[in-house]
Amino acid sequence: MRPTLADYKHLMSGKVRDLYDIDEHNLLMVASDRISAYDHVLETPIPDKGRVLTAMSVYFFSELGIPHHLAASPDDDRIPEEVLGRALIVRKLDMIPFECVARGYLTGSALKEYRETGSVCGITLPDGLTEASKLEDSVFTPATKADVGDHDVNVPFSAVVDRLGEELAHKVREETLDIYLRASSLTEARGLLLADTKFEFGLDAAGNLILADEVLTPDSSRFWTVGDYEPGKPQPSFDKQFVRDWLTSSESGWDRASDSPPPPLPDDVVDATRKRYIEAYERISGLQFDEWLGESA
Ligand SMILES: Nc1ncnc(-c2cnn(Cc3cccc(F)c3)c2)c1Cl
Repeated sequence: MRPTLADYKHLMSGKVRDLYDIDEHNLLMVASDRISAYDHVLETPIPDKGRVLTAMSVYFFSELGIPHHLAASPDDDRIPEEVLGRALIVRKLDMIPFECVARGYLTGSALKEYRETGSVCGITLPDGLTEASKLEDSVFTPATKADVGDHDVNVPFSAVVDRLGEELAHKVREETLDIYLRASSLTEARGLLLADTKFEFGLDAAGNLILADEVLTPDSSRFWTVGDYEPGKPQPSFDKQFVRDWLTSSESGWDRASDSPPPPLPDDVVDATRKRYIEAYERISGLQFDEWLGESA
């Protein structure tokens, strides 16, 4: 008989995820079907999004072959039925207080900073780069975690050194870039460009660096389609573009510049987005999503 979520103490909520306390050494990390766009968490869920992104993290944790925080099988008896397939038991770590971002392409906050300063996180980049330019060498662009609703703040590597010390700061940067390079060559071979990704690390009781949180999901990464890649303009998001296009179309009646919440999504946009998440998982992992745990929505 599985426990229910009510048996666990709720610790915190992210925009689309929740964290519960299981016992002295373990947490339950739950991914919801919520989706965010334009800094709003939409009222319309994407069925199976939580299960697909959980399956993606599990795939990469097993594929990358580096120490990670999964503490039990995804079907462990301690996982409540209602979240089976979209929840993982992870061991409690002393989390490193930085978003460890690796970028192979210039976009988002890094592009904004580059246009203002010619650099990102104190790293001077070549002149003449533009939206979605491929970077000659991928870069580590750490950020301090923002409160819910705020954007992360990019910081120079020296801030990581000041907080973690030289040795650990260098190890975090090295691990971040190594995982990014290995993951991006894996995904590119399957037709998807990993433009950038965000990792979180923690330390275990012995002081070992452990890969934590979610890894290489469309919520922690930007995925573009290799065939459509064309620098000089914003690239379509592999998973969120249908949602973004509809929300900014006249059909939605929504004004992005206003503070009003986005309207509910039409069924066809929800279904097309669900299919994109499943496609991303199946193309990257080579596995069938209908063989993943839990009940399809
Ligand atoms: N293994 C760990 N040990 C200690 N803390 C964490 C931890 C804390 N915060 N987060 C981010 C987050 C993940 C999901 C749902 C949220 F609400 C927030 C992760 C982890 Cl993963």
